[in-house]
Amino acid sequence: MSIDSNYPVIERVETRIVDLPTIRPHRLSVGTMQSQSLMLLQVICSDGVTGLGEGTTIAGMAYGHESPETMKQTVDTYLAPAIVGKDATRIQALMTHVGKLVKMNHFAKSALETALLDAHGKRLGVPLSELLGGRRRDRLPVAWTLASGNTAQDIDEAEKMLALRRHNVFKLKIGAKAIKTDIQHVADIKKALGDRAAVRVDINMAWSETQAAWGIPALADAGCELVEQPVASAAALGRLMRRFSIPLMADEVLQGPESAFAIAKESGSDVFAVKIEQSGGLFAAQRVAAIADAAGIELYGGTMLEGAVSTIASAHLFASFANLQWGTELFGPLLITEEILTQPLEYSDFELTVPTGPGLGITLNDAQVQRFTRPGSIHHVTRS
Ligand SMILES: O=C(O)C[C@H]1C=CC(=O)O1
Ligand SMILES: [Mn+2]
Repeated sequence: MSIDSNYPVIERVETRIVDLPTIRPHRLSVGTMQSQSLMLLQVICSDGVTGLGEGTTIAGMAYGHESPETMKQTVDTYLAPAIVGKDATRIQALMTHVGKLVKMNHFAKSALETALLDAHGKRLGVPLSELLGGRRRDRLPVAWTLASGNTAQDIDEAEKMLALRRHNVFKLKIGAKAIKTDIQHVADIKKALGDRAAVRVDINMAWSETQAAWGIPALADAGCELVEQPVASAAALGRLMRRFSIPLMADEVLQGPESAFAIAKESGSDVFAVKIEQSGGLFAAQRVAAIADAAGIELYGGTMLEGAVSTIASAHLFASFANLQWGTELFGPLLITEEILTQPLEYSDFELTVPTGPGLGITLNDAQVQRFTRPGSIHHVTRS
């Protein structure tokens, strides 16, 4: 795979599951998250460089096709054996290779690609953003999700975030309750926060098209500025987009570049929520963004409520985007009570600072990772 016979090879891939407590239950229309489980992956290379990756989702298998357990199984059984012994510097070629062996499983592939990129950035002494074309910004606006399930508690939480100057954009998770109850919830929160904060909603596909046709204008009247994935189908999302002027954002229907192209071409969406895991990795997410730019669709940096590793991988990518009109929601590590890095991420003045060190630019606190590692979950695949 390489013209240089001295290239570093992948010696070993290690996976584990880390179970971490959250600050409160996080309620979405698809389920309630009581804790967060990260599938952490490390690639260890023959030049002594190691890289970190993470696969994370929301509420087990309630959100998508993959869980931390299936991601780990996919890496342990298929992805890791396919890459050990190979040139660690040929990341795109490696991902093409595993793409032929393993269909879909985007989250597992994203974890692997992140680790390879982290290692290569460290090897070259450059931040991961430079491997993605170079950063255009060093700080990213970060929205916070209000999802306690209680209006008064959500207002209280938003006030605290405003006072701390940590977030002034709030995404409300709705769709689990009756539409009228949800609209009232949004209206009450917007009324309490006024012009001090922006309010958006994510329905996580819970509404039918007729419910959405009623709910979307009511949300606009309540002062909501952006409506994420109100319905399941891309075609219905496109029809609703053409009917109402309030911007609609695609999330779950975006499963990588092919779906992004189909949506851009056939149905449409005002905004794409780009997620590295859902896209199938950082390069795939970059292609999703390029399709959006070409189609005049605006961009938002989404999250799967990931821990620090995948959050910072996303941050490096979003820092390189030509357009990021709606900011990001890279707050996942703040939903977790435990710090797993030696140096916490820097959130201040409503923004996250993108690290400047080589690779991801973060270091795991090994003792903390060990403390929360699920017993029996560590697995190694080593070059024979
Ligand atoms: O966008 C989603 O559906 C997933 C996620 C992002 C923020 C949050 O609270 O949940
Ligand atoms: Mn969403």
